[in-house]
Amino acid sequence: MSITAIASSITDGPTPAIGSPALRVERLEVRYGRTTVLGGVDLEARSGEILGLIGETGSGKTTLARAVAGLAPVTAGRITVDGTDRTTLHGRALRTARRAGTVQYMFQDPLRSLDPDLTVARLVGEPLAVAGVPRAERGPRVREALDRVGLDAALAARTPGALSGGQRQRVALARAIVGRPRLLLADEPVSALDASNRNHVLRLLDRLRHELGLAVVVISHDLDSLAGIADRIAVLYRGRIVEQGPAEAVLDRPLHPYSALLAASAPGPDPARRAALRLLREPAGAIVPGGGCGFAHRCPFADAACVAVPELGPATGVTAPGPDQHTAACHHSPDWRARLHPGNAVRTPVPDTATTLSEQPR
Ligand SMILES: Nc1ncnc2c1ncn2[C@@H]1O[C@H](COP(=O)(O)OP(=O)(O)OP(=O)(O)O)[C@@H](O)[C@H]1O
Repeated sequence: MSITAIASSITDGPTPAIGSPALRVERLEVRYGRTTVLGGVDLEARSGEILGLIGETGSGKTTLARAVAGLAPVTAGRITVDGTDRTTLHGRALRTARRAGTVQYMFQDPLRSLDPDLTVARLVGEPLAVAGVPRAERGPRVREALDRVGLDAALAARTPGALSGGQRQRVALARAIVGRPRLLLADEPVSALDASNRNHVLRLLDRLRHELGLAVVVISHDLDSLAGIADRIAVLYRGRIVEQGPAEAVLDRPLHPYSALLAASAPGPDPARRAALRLLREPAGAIVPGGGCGFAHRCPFADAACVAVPELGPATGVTAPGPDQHTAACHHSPDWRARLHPGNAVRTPVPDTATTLSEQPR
C-alpha cells in the first residue's frame, strides 16, 4: 500500500469486507537484552472479528499488542496490517502509517492514557488532527464517535477528571474509533470497571466491530471477559501461543493443559472443568531439562517427550488448515484428557538432570 493510500484510509475508506485479513503476525520475536519476551508468535485477526488474547500476567500480551502498534521493538518476524508489512516501514513511511491510525491501541488505564487537561472533544478529535483531517470536519466526526459509544454530547466540554471510570473508558474507545481504524487492540478494556460498565463496554466492542468492520483484539487475563464476545481465542504462555481456535472450542474442549487450567478457573458448574482444575492444581509436574515445553514445570502430564519445544498443531489432524483451526502446542494434546480420570493419571518420570527452563522465553 502506498503512503498516500495509508494516509487516506483514516478518513473515508470503505468499511472493510467482513472476514478479510486485517492483521497477520508471523514468527514474531521481541527481546529485551537477553530476555526473550515473545518467542515466535503467529496470529491472525480478521475484519469484523473479535480475537481474545489471554494469558497470565507477564506472559507477553501487552508486548505483543505494543509490537503490533509499533511501540515495542521487533527482533524478528513480520507484522502485516491491512496488507502492509509494518516491520519494513521506516522513517517517513512509518510516521505516515502511524498518523493514519490504521492500528489503534487502547491502553489498560484510561485515566493515565488520557491527558487530564484536555476536554473530551479535544481528546477524541486529536487523532483526526494528527491525521490532517480539516478542522471543519472534526466536530461532526467527534460527535458521531461519541454517539457510537453512547456518550452524551454534553460531556464533550468536560475533562477526564470529571468523568466516571466507565465514561472514561468510552472516551478512550471513541478516540480509538474516530479515525476508522482497521484494527483495535484493547488492552484489558474492562478490568478496572464494575460489572455493569464491564458488560456495557464489552457489548459496545461487539457492536462496533460489526458496524465498522473492525478487527478487534481484546487482551485479558480472565476468560470471563472473553467468553461472551470473542469469536476466537489465542492463549499466550511465556511468550508463545500455546493454543488457538474458535472460542467455544478453546473454552469447552481445550487442547492444552494450561488452557484447561484457565477454563477450569472460570466460574461454572461443569464437572469436567472441576476435574481438570483438581488435577492441574496438583504439585507441578517434572521440570524438563534445558529448553522444551514452557509449561512442563507446572504440568502433571510432562514427561521425556516435553524436552522438545512443541509446535502448534491440531490434536487429531482432522480439522482443515486455516485461521479457524483449533490448534495447540502440546505433545500430549491427543491424550492428556484421558488421564484426567482417576486411576489413569500416569506420569512418566523424566531424567534426573532436570533443570529450570532457562532457555525458554521468560
Ligand atoms: N521495556 C521492557 N524492558 C524489559 N522487559 C520488559 C519490557 N516490557 C516488558 N518487559 C517484560 O516482558 C514480560 C511481559 O510483559 P507484558 O507486559 O507484555 O506482559 P502481560 O502479559 O501484558 O502482563 P500483564 O497482564 O501483567 O499486563 C514481563 O516479564 C516484563 O517484565
